[in-house]
Amino acid sequence: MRDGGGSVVLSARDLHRTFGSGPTQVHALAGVDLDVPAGRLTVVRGPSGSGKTTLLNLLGGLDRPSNGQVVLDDGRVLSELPEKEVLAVRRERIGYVFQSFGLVPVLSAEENVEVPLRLRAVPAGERSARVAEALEMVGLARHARQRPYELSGGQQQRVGIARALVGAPDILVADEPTGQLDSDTAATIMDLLVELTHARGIASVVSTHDAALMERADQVVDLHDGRRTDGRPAGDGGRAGREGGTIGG
Ligand SMILES: Nc1ncnc2c1ncn2[C@@H]1O[C@H](COP(=O)(O)OP(=O)(O)OP(=O)(O)O)[C@@H](O)[C@H]1O
Repeated sequence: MRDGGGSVVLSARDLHRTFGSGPTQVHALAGVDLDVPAGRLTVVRGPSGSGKTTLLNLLGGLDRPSNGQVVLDDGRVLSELPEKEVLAVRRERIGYVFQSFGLVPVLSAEENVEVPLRLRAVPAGERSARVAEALEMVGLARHARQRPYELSGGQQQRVGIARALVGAPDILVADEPTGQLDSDTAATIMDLLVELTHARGIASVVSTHDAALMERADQVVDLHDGRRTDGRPAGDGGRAGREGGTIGG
């Protein structure tokens, strides 16, 4: 069984990320500390350009910091591992959900969900069972054969979530997963993410602009100009949260 009790799975330590050099240099992150606990939904919010995507890319091993570290619960420093090891961690431990869904248009829902399992060379029989289970989990079992253009935006994002979770990752990184959805559909997708995060003990980190989605978070991180402004000291094990300072779930 997974640890659903809030132990820290991923930590950011004094993360800095600068882009460019000289007068055009941008400090996208300027010293961010963050603990991402198992079985909890951490929401990163902040205005456009505050560094949300930069932070999520670093946490998900898609980019490397200029300074500071991303540390895994097994003690390895993700941000300093050789590329091959980073790829292995990404494949085995991390699921990704994207704002624009990122589905392959010529593939059906089930074929899209199958992609990460093919990359891991999972045998065909096991693949189809796991794909069916993942589509069932997001309520799309009846739509398995449909292509993305035959699905609504909310359904496409459900396929995106099924694809992210089909490999049973223990970390989920979702950058503005509801950014292209109307507010009712966005709320349903956030509910699904919260439910799966809690039920499966996943350490989830989600960015959003949408204030209405904050109430679903177990921990809210405010970013402004690449710094945290939620007044939380580093290294408290993710216990601090939204206004009340508690973590739910
Ligand atoms: N590859 C890059 N090259 C140069 N500057 C970059 C790059 N990526 C991000 N930036 C800059 O870093 C800052 C933070 O960008 P980031 O995309 O992380 O913000 P964000 O909070 O995700 O914004 P949004 O809500 O608009 O997606 C911005 O000033 C952005 O222009």
